[in-house]
Amino acid sequence: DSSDGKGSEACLLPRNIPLALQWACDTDAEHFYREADNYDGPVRFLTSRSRIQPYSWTYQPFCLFGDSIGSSTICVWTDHNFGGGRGISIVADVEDAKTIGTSGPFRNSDYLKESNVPSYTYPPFEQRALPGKGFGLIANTTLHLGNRLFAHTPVFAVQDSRAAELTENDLELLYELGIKRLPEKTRKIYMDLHGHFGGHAISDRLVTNAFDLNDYSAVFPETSRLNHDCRPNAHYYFEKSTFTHYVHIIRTVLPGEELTISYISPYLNHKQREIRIKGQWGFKCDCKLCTSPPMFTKASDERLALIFDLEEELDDLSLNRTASPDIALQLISLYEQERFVTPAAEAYTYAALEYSYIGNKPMAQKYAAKAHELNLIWRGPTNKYSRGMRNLMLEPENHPSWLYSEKPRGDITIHTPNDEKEDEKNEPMVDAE
Ligand SMILES: C[S@@+](CC[C@H](N)C(=O)[O-])C[C@H]1O[C@@H](n2cnc3c(N)ncnc32)[C@H](O)[C@@H]1O
Repeated sequence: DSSDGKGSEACLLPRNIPLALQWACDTDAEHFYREADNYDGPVRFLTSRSRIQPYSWTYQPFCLFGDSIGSSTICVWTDHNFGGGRGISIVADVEDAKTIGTSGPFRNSDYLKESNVPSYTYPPFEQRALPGKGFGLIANTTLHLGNRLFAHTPVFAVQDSRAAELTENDLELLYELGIKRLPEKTRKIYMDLHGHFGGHAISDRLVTNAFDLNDYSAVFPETSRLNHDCRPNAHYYFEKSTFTHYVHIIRTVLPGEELTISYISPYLNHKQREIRIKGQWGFKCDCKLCTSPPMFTKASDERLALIFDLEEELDDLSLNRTASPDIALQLISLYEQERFVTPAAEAYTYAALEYSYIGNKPMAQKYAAKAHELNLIWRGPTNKYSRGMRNLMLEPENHPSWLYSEKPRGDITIHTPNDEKEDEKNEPMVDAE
């Protein structure tokens, strides 16, 4: 156990230790720190190997300390082997780095078999400059519901709650080292990304391109090239076990069409969408839904309000509930009118549950199958709600919702899609193992 003294001590670490524990000599970080001469905060290096094991980080972490080592310490963690060798830098506290660094995708490269694929010889899209939007991806062939566009790991991630405790100067110092330590090719991929707001180049790319992953802002450079549409033709989900964004086509796309994802919740009305897009992303949404004549945006807003009311009615599992399968069928129709393709998994889930509550097996199975099919590209196959609908489809009688209307209330728990939205807000980015 060496002291937690100056960075030069890191160069004394034995170089013949197993690769997984070998850190590059940290002179770059030390040099970097000295260069940042306007920085006068408490900076030290974590040189104690025993504190870091068994992480597989490529470099010794560079940390800014609070009063004591532990909760108020935030560091840059870089792994060059991650993601099929393209690497990742993470700005996070020691506790989270331990959870992440010892999770499957960081420990075992088999976890990443499916990540960073497909690497196309002839991609089904081209990157083109689009007036007023920077670049975007344009389909060059016909694509269909369920086609996988790509699956990639992030190259940079920042723990938001910790970042919020730092000054801008401190954060920029950590960001600069994080990007500097990435493999050269990956650094270039990051720096080539679009910056919308100007100012510090790395921070600008982060705010312009990061996806929200439960207390992390993470940059997935491929997904980031997709521009926004409120009713998009592609959708991504994040899979914790592989640390990967999976992006699928959600409706037929013809050659020449721009590939898009939605940056916001599909349930927001016209005004809410305008505020959210402008406030968070800095541009005015010009998608077909937002620019249609007022009578159409008004009709859409009314449908969205009705969807909200019907879901509330369907969520009510009390003895005097008023919901029925008919209400769920009305919900499906509203989702269709709103061009909610994959979110329709929610409406099908409600219908499957309603039929299951009254013991109608064929109809429960029919809608559970529809929900399951869409869930595979909406939430991903391992999501617990996707698995729930699969179970209802295969064995309705064993699902907690089966014949619920004949059971005394309060003795079982049924998860409806709205529980899921709450759950997701509280889920950590990786499961502790
Ligand atoms: C994640 S990036 C998308 C890819 C980016 N256009 C590029 O060149 O790499 C987000 C930025 O793209 C632009 N953008 C995305 N969707 C847009 C849209 N619907 N209308 C105008 N600009 C858009 C905005 O500048 C936004 O800050």
